[in-house]
Amino acid sequence: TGRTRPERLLQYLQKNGTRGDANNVVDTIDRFCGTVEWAMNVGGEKGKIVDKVVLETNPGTVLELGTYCGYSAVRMGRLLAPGSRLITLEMNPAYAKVAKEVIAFAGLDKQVEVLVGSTTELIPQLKKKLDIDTFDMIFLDHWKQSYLPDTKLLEECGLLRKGTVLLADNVICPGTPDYLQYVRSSPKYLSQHFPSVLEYTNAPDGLEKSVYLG
Ligand SMILES: O=C(NCCCOCn1ccc2cnccc21)c1cc(-c2ccc(F)cc2)cc(O)c1O
Ligand SMILES: [Mg+2]
Repeated sequence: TGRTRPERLLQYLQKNGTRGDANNVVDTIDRFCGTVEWAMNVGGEKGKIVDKVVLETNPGTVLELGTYCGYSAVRMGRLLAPGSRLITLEMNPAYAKVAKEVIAFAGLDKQVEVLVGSTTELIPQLKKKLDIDTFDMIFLDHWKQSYLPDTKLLEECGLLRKGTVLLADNVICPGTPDYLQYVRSSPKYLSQHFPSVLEYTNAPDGLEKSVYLG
């Protein structure tokens, strides 16, 4: 009876999930999207690649662009060391409201903070707003045409440091051609492609991991 897909996803989680169990939250959302209703979470297949990159990077600070229902915030947050922080930006207030409830349901509301607003408005404010100088990892999952301008904005705002890992979703589907061209040709990045499939389908998609060289 939820009016929107995020609300139906949250209701399914509250009915079928285990409060305080982040692994169960990830699996329960994947089951909803695989059996009831598709939704644009990074999903289980690409999610396994995200897990690997997070575990290898072991970031103390993570910035996510594009929260949606909070699936990837929970997926990454569940792997962070105690004391680490994940900041996630969402411009749609209705999505942000659902995400905050999903994150709290998973028991990660201490590590994960949802900020409501656009990247162009929020990225320049992050140093002031948060007690964070630079980010160890960025997960890009918002408007595909915003990946490139927002990466340049992150550089300009001094939020990246030598070794910051940028991980971008959907670089094949829907696709982010200008971003890919930039990170693969710029001397400031070392890029690696991870082919996969679009969440809950067998359509080709992939993630791009790009290390900022400063
Ligand atoms: O569009 C997608 N995501 C973006 C949402 C809006 O984000 C807007 N947004 C969120 C914070 C934020 C901050 N500032 C500005 C805009 C900001 C997206 C789309 C698909 C997809 C693939 C195939 C299809 F047939 C249909 C859809 C898959 C994905 O995995 C995605 O991530
Ligand atoms: Mg995505």
